[in-house]
Amino acid sequence: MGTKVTFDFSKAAGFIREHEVQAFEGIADAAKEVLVSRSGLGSDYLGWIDLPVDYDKEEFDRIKKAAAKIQSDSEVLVVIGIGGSYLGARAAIEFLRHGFYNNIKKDQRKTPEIYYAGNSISSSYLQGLIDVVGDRDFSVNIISKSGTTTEPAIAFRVFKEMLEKKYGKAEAAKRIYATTDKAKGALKHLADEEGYQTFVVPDDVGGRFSVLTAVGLLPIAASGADIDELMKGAASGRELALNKPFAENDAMQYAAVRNILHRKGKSVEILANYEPSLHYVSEWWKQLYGESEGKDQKGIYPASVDLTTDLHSMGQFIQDGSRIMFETVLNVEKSRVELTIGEEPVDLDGLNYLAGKTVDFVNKSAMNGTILAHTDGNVPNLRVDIPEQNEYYLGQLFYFFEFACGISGYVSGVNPFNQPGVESYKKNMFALLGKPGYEKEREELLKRL
Ligand SMILES: O=P(O)(O)OC[C@H]1O[C@H](O)[C@H](O)[C@@H](O)[C@@H]1O
Repeated sequence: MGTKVTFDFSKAAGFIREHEVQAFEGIADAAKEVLVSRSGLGSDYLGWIDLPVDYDKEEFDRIKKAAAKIQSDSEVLVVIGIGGSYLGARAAIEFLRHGFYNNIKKDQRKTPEIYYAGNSISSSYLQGLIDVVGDRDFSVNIISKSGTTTEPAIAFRVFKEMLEKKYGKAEAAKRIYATTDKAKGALKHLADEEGYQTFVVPDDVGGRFSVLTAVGLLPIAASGADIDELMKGAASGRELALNKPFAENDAMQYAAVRNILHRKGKSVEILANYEPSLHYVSEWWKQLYGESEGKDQKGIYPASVDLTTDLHSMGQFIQDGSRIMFETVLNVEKSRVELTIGEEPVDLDGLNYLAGKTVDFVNKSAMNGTILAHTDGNVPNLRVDIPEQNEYYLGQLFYFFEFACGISGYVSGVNPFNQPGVESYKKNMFALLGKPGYEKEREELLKRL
């Protein structure tokens, strides 16, 4: 087992020659220089670079206190947010906590059930969650950097009303935690007006880079995970990313290799995991890379699969369909649990040859076999090795991907820190909803529907 998150592209040797990576050193170093000297596009949003060592300690303490209060007075925590105000917390909680976190008995878990809202506009989802909360004690963490995003704003109206009906306005206000801009936006104004405890999304940290701010930290702490260790891990990831030379710099090597493959015509990157608890790490990663690189008609399309599950569905395409992709496998080296396969007196299912072996041995064999099969099917396979599923390595992993993303975005000549493309659907939605100020657009759109 390794002692850090490590990038390994040795199995892609048939697709990338050693000198190609060496040749990329200058390009990657130049991109790093632009990033760390804060001289490139989007440099107002680089607060995440130093976040693991330079964060608001007083607020960090308040986060822990708020988490403890939620744990003591709530059976359920509803976390409301979308995109960067949602995926990091969920990725961390699922990665770190019990696989059936919400279903295990409260006396074993000692922390609230956690559900997510405001990540769609589905009325059945909202009603379903209202039913699940039922008449139990609950709290709400509303998270929105802008404070104006439609999905979380609607969900918040619903759960705010539910809280106020149950507890009265004053007590409800003590159960609402608002994570938003320090000064502006509708949510900040509402929070000040109603007296909610607030936490800050720093101006210079964009949503998809915000998991190590209160955005991620409050729900993660409420789940019982250790946020000190998470920050320590991220700080170690930062050290490695900032100080290791290119040849030993995992994040820079990953950025380089994916760009080399892109330039050879691989326009899709599939992030694959072999642990269901990593599903939301992939969702977080897709937003990180998709919003950062997919612009100006450029970028690698970030996709993901959960394996071995999807080997029985998407596996066909990866092995044998259009050769447009490479694959990056998230490999958890040491499984959290060892389960041994038993021996049957009569070997009807033919599995006795595995008796005494662990389920994880079978999983790793599936992984190693698949890496080679996909490689033989002309899908370059890269690997990110994660020693164990704990807070420290997750912090490192977050930083690894964030740093590589900044480098990679600059290498491909885009501003990795804006997302102008997401406004188009919003404009149309507001026009169709009849939002004041959108009258002309509304007329035009109605003609087209
Ligand atoms: O935190 P918020 O301002 O509510 O934004 C939530 C998300 O929605 C936006 O539309 C952006 O595309 C995302 O980058 C952002 O993370």
